[in-house]
Formats: sequence, C-alpha cells, structure tokens
Amino acid sequence: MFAGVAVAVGVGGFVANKVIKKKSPPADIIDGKAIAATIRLEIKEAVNAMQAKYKKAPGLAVVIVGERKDSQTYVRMKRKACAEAGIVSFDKDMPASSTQEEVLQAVKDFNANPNVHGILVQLPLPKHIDEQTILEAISLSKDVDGFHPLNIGALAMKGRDPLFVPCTPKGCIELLDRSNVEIKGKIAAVVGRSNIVGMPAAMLLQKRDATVTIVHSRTPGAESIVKKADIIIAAAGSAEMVKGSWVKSGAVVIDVGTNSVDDATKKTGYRLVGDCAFEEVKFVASKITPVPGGVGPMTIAMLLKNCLEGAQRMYAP
Ligand SMILES: NC(=O)C1=CN([C@@H]2O[C@H](COP(=O)(O)OP(=O)(O)OC[C@H]3O[C@@H](n4cnc5c(N)ncnc54)[C@H](OP(=O)(O)O)[C@@H]3O)[C@@H](O)[C@H]2O)C=CC1
Ligand SMILES: Nc1nc(=O)c2c([nH]1)NC[C@@H]1CN(c3ccc(C(=O)N[C@@H](CCC(=O)O)C(=O)O)cc3)C=[N+]21
Repeated sequence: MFAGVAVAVGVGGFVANKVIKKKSPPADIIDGKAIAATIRLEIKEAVNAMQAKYKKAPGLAVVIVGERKDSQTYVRMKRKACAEAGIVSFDKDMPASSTQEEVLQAVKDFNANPNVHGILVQLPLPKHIDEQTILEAISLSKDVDGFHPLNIGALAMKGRDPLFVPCTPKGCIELLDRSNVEIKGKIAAVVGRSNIVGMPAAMLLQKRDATVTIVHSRTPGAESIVKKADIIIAAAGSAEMVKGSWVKSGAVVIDVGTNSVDDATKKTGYRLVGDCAFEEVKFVASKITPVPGGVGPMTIAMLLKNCLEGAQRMYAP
C-alpha cells in the first residue's frame, strides 16, 4: 500500500505542498518451514509415545507411477520426512507403462496390509490410468490425502467431518491458526477450485465461519473480488498472477502456487515462484507466506499428521 503523506517543502521562501508516496512496512512473513518443523517434532513425540504404548509405528505407503522429476522430488521429501518422524515408509515405485489393474492391485495390497495406516498415490498419474478409479479404491480409513469422494463429501456437508482432510488445505488453515489469524467472520477469497487444493480450502474456510468466494479461470473481474478479501488463498498455478493491486491493505495472503520459472542465475536453471507477486504483495498484506518455504513444507507435515492420526485411530479408537 502507498500511503499518501502530505509534506510542506520549503523552496527559497516558497512553500509548496507535495505528496510523497510512502510504502507501508512489509508484511510479516509466515514461516511455513519453521512451523512445519515444529509440527514434525510434535509428531515425532507422538510416534514415540505410540511405540512405547503399543509397540507399533505408523506406516505410510507411497505409490508413484512413472518418472516425472517433480513427482520424484516430492515423494523423496515425503519419505525422508517419514523416516525423521519414525513413520515407516512402504515404497511402491511403478513404471509409467503400468496398467490400471496393476496400480489398483498395489492399492488393494496396501489396503490389506495391517502395518500400513496411510496410502498416498502421487498425482498426476499417467494419462492412461483413471485417477478417480484409483483414488476411490483407497480404503477410507487409510485415505491420508483425503481425496476419496466420501471424505470430500463429508468436508462439504454441514455437521459432518471427514476422516482425513486434504493435506495442502489443512496446512493453509494450520498456518492461519498458528499465526493467530482469526478466520471466523472474515471475508475470504480462494483463487482456484481444484479437488486437491482450491475447493477443499474453500470448504474448510466456510466450516470455520468465513464467508468465501471462489475465483476460477472463468471468473469475470477476479481482481475486484480478491480485493474485498481479508484472507486470500491463492492456488491457481499461475506464476505471480495476484498483483499488489489485487490485495486489500492488511489482508493475510496464503500462497499455495508452486511454479517453476526459468532462471539462468540458478544452478538448476529455474526457481520457484508462487501465484502472488511477492515483492509487490508484501507491501500491502499484513501477513504473507513465501514460496518456497510457506505452504509446501506444511503439506508434508500434514501428511505425517494424517498418517499418525490414522494409526492412532486403529490402535486406540
Ligand atoms: N505447496 C503445495 O503443497 C502444493 C502446491 N500446489 C500448487 O498449487 C497450484 C494449484 O494446484 P492445483 O490446484 O493442483 O492446480 P489445478 O491446475 O488443478 O487447478 C488450478 C485452478 O486454478 C484456476 N485458475 C487457473 N488459472 C487461473 C487464473 N488466471 N485466474 C483464476 N483462476 C485460475 C483453475 O480454474 P478452472 O477450474 O476454471 O480451470 C483451477 O480451478 C499449482 O501451482 C501447484 O503446483 C499444488 C498442490 C500442493
Ligand atoms: N497424491 C498427491 N498428494 C499431494 O499432496 C500432491 C500430489 N499428489 N501431487 C503433487 C502435489 C504437489 N505437492 C507438494 C508437496 C510439497 C511441496 C514442497 O514441499 N515444496 C517446497 C519446495 C520444494 C522444492 O524445492 O522443489 C516449498 O514450497 O518450500 C510442494 C508441493 C503435493 N502434491
């Protein structure tokens, strides 16, 4: 935000009024990496307690089909995070040529394995495999991604709570809660309506008594809608589309977008940017998450949390 500050400037005995545009102080950065690290420690303690009491550790099965580099990176991060928290990983790496039947069988095997408490099938799957069929085959009680239609249905219903809430939207809410941002009674805008981020994020916000508008690619006048919001969750997958001018002064901005843009100065040749133009928005918002280091690490922490909760339900219902 630019606050107009009128100052009197004396020029050789002549005083003119001049407006100097003064930038607001930058927003507080919501440090998702640090918050996720705290949560991962909390999970580790709970896993230790479970070991002591039941001689059991939570188990997470991660199924990855194909060789997409980004998927492999995410899956590697998830497995490492599991190991650090004392959660046992069950790995199923399948070639891109795997048939739908083979992937279904992998899910069924994990459904039947009593040491597996959570099953995650990394998305996207290769084109020839029907994602919905695979996601619906995951046992409801092991659906740690929360993508099963019955879990999503419960999220949408008043008075019902799903067994598992999808990790990324759950991480967004956790960031708001742990940053002392009140949700109740606030106006919220969610940019994006995907099954895995935008839609469940909107449903969670309205469950917490926010008034929510969902903005998508066919929304006319997105800027003026987003500008009314006290809380913005940006999940469009469009690099830096939410500009400073889209944001109400003092709004809280949660940036889910993880877009790689070419950058010759980086060793990797690219860098990650969010869906918000961070360098502009940080002078308008009161709080903002960075990319990387914001929502991404929370997604993994929430996955571990869902897996722990799944195991706790099995041993101590
Ligand atoms: N940090 C994390 O843990 C995670 C990050 N992500 C990131 O979040 C982003 C969104 O992911 P995901 O939901 O899977 O993406 P999808 O592509 O599935 O969905 C994007 C949504 O945004 C909408 N959209 C796209 N462009 C615009 C636009 N210009 N204006 C308004 N709405 C727009 C689309 O509208 P329509 O429905 O009309 O097509 C769609 O609803 C990506 O950058 C992804 O990498 C995703 C998961 C986890
Ligand atoms: N079944 C399924 N469940 C998912 O939850 C799922 C998925 N499929 N497919 C892909 C998306 C994407 N996703 C991310 C997880 C962590 C980071 C993350 O930790 N990002 C780091 C940076 C990572 C880097 O440097 O590359 C950060 O933002 O700081 C990002 C994105 C989970 N997804």
